[in-house]
Amino acid sequence: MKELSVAYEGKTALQGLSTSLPSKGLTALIGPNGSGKSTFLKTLAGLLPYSGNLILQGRELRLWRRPDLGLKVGLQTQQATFTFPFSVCDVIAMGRLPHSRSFARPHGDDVFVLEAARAVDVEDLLLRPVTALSGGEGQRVMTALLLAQDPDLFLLDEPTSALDPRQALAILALLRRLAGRGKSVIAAVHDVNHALTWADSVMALKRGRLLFHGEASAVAGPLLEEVYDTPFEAYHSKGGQTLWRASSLSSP
Ligand SMILES: Nc1ncnc2c1ncn2[C@@H]1O[C@H](COP(=O)(O)OP(=O)(O)OP(=O)(O)O)[C@@H](O)[C@H]1O
Repeated sequence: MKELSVAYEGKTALQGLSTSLPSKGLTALIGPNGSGKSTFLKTLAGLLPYSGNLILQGRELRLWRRPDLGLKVGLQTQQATFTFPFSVCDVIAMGRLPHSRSFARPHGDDVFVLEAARAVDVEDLLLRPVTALSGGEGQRVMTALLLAQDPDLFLLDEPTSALDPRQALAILALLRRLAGRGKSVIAAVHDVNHALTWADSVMALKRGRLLFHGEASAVAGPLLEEVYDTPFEAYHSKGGQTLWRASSLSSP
């Protein structure tokens, strides 16, 4: 991407982003509230008009036909809000729509749906209406929909925000496996230690600008302090890995 900028009704949300995203691997997208993470992911998914250049697989993103883009890029948005009581099975199967020429579900798609449901631990919920799920269950169903879509570029906006610690780690491990299978995965996360532990690279946004894009191993306290405008202190995991926590500007 080169000089990528996005504005909402004239108000800039992303400004002059220039970088290259890897064709495979897990990238964590970090930044304070309002820094532009969701805007960036929606733009990559082709949902927002932009200025500058955004090249996907050799072609400017705005020139892609939507049905073709659906095979290449998938987005899990920040909130799973279900209005209609479709079954979990039917919602996950919606991920297969870009692969189909009609609304009829091809027979072989059941395998994708079942595998996706198993991968996020919702196979026991397949017949449940999505309007009758907990927040974390609903979030995992939306991850399953993305898995069923099976795009080249997976975009996930805070996919673990509603999950308990065990489920969150399971989803992070799943994203790593996708990256290991040659997919490009970009996930916005607020837990910087999740970013540093699980991702290959980190992109940090601040006020709509790209502050950093590099290897996760290069991220340390001073950068985090610059990104979040708050002090960070280091601590160590049992395995000896350096982790970071925001330390209060004033003690409790
Ligand atoms: N639909 C919209 N219309 C107008 N302004 C918007 C819209 N969506 C987002 N914004 C603004 O664009 C900026 C970036 O918002 P965005 O949602 O991308 O941030 P974010 O980094 O994802 O934040 P968070 O961590 O809180 O989810 C913010 O100033 C926000 O108020």
